[in-house]
Amino acid sequence: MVPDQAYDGALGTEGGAPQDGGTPAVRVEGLWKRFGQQIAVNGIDLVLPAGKFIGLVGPNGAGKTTTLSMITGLLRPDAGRIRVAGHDVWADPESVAQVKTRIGVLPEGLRMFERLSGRELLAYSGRLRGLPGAEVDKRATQLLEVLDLAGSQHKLVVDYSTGMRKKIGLAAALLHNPEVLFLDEPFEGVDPVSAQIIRGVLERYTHSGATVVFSSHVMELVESLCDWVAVMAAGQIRAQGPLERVRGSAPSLQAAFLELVGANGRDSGESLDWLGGPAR
Ligand SMILES: Nc1ncnc2c1ncn2[C@@H]1O[C@H](COP(=O)(O)OP(=O)(O)OP(=O)(O)O)[C@@H](O)[C@H]1O
Repeated sequence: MVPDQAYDGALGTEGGAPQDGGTPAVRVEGLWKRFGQQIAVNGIDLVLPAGKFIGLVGPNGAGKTTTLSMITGLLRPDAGRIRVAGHDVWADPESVAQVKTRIGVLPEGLRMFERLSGRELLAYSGRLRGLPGAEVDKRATQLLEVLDLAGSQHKLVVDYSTGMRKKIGLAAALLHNPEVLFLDEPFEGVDPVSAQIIRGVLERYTHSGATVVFSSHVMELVESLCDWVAVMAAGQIRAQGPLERVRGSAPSLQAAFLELVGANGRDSGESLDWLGGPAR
């Protein structure tokens, strides 16, 4: 287990590139967000290198969605600075728009235009991104085929299953070939065959130099997919760095995670001595 900042290269030198070279995909400094009395994100620093498959993990309520929303220009921070591919996200309204052209987002809750068919949703997303119609058509056809949605392309999104919604959301996020892709729980509700296809698509995408940042609760998935991990708990970053360094000497990422978030030794149901006994 490696605590936060143990990876010396992560934050790099002042204002410069990280020690492994190049502009990071995401650089976050002193990021804060509170909702009333609840501090959701408690002054975090985060550096996510470009070209990596990155997992953002943490227990329920850790602050992952709030952090991703601020990084992707959906939620204004109370304090702090965020740069995506070197561009300051919140410097001015124009910079938010600039950053949005470089990123793809599969948001939590899959807010989409549900009265469009899958095909129409992709056409709309592509045109919104300024792609020519013929190119949008070509890419949409390929994505629908690869993601096994061709047969449902004319069905309304409102009638899609959870897994199908994830897949069409992913297709919409990928259509303009963004530099950085942010995915909130992309594999939730997705069947194993589709999960394998999504993995393939994302691996191909990162091998071409692009960056994937995704949040997940499934440690085995993060361990098998990611080469870089950030662990969040109670609004703070508990560890960040290459997967092997965050895992350290623990037998698995799951074991390292439980240690990092302080879940070891917590009552895991022993106090529920009435549960499973004779009904009363
Ligand atoms: N709009 C909001 N209004 C009030 N509180 C909020 C709001 N959004 C998030 N919070 C609070 O901020 C904290 C962090 O929430 P967040 O959704 O970022 O966590 P998370 O790590 O994504 O959790 P999960 O894994 O359960 O999705 C929680 O305590 C949550 O209740």
